[in-house]
Amino acid sequence: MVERTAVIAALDAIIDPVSGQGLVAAGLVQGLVVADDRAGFALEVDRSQAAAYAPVRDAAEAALKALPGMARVSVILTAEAKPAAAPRTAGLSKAAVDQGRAKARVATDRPAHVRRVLAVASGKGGVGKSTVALNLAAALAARGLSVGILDADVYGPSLPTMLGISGQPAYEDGAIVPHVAHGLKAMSVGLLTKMDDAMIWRGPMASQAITQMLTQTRWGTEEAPLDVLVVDLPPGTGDVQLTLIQKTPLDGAVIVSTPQEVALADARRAHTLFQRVNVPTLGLIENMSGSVFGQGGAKAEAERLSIPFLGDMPLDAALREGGDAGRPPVSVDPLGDIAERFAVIAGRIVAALDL
Ligand SMILES: Nc1ncnc2c1ncn2[C@@H]1O[C@H](COP(=O)(O)OP(=O)(O)OP(=O)(O)O)[C@@H](O)[C@H]1O
Repeated sequence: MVERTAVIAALDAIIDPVSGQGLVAAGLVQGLVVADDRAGFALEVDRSQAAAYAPVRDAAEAALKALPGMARVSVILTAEAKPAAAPRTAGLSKAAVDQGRAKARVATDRPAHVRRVLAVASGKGGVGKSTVALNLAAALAARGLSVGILDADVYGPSLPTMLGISGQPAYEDGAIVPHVAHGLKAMSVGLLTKMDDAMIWRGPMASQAITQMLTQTRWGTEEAPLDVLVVDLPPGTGDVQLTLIQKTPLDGAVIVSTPQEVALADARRAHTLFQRVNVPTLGLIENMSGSVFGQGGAKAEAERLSIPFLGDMPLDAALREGGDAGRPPVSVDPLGDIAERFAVIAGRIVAALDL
């Protein structure tokens, strides 16, 4: 059991190179969570200084790991835009000073230059939501669309493994430059923190990290906007998911379920959640169809809920192996059965989102 006070003291012993104060005193430590043998927080710095703070982040992580009883530490370096401090001036009028001051960013969760945002959700974990999200993104890209994928699954970010990407993304002109793999622009909370750190995010911190990845990543430009951003949501229908979908400007959602009765009950809850926030559920996808879980359950459920049934995906070793190896089957075997099934689903999504 690690004491919160010990964590704060350790962080305050690290000096912020800019203000010369301890990290806590300098106001850089946000959303600190201390739970049993784990701790995590976001180190919130000005965008232009994100790179310079990487060593500070490492020092903070090392200091917390050195505390007795600490097993896991997770520090995310964020780059919140802050209005520049008023420059020291001699004799300039306030109006003149204000002229030279950076304008505060207007807070919006809508990512710039992104035409549509599509959520992929599941009522419970382990149904293959991330696998479906990635291969669906690849199928949309195969239609000539420019596609991004945001792994918002803070509890188990799997996109880096499934796409074979690693390493913190670069910052350029105050924006996060997404990795590009298999033709997809990709961003994952797993790239901002150490992969093997347990995710201990709680509601506000999780949604803050996701909002930043959503709005501060350069998904598209004015000349070349992103057609669709696929957001792989954390599994479940709890508070974290609700906060997220309330804060994220979603144009539609698809729900992934296995054919099993319990999984379908969870899918129903996911649909209800989207209804509550007026996000259209574009349909249900049955994954691991024909497996021990049965077949056809999702189609019947979609009819009951009066939402479209988008298609089914069999239990297929290529999907699992491709995921483990960073080679999504839709990209590496574009003529195969899996790619064909995802192409049909992608076609339905394109129509529903008017892409
Ligand atoms: N149709 C399929 N056939 C074979 N394996 C699959 C299929 N769909 C998913 N898998 C495998 O099942 C495991 C869980 O899949 P995935 O990580 O996509 O699920 P998830 O619902 O996103 O999980 P979590 O909720 O934990 O994030 C992975 O090993 C994946 O490769």
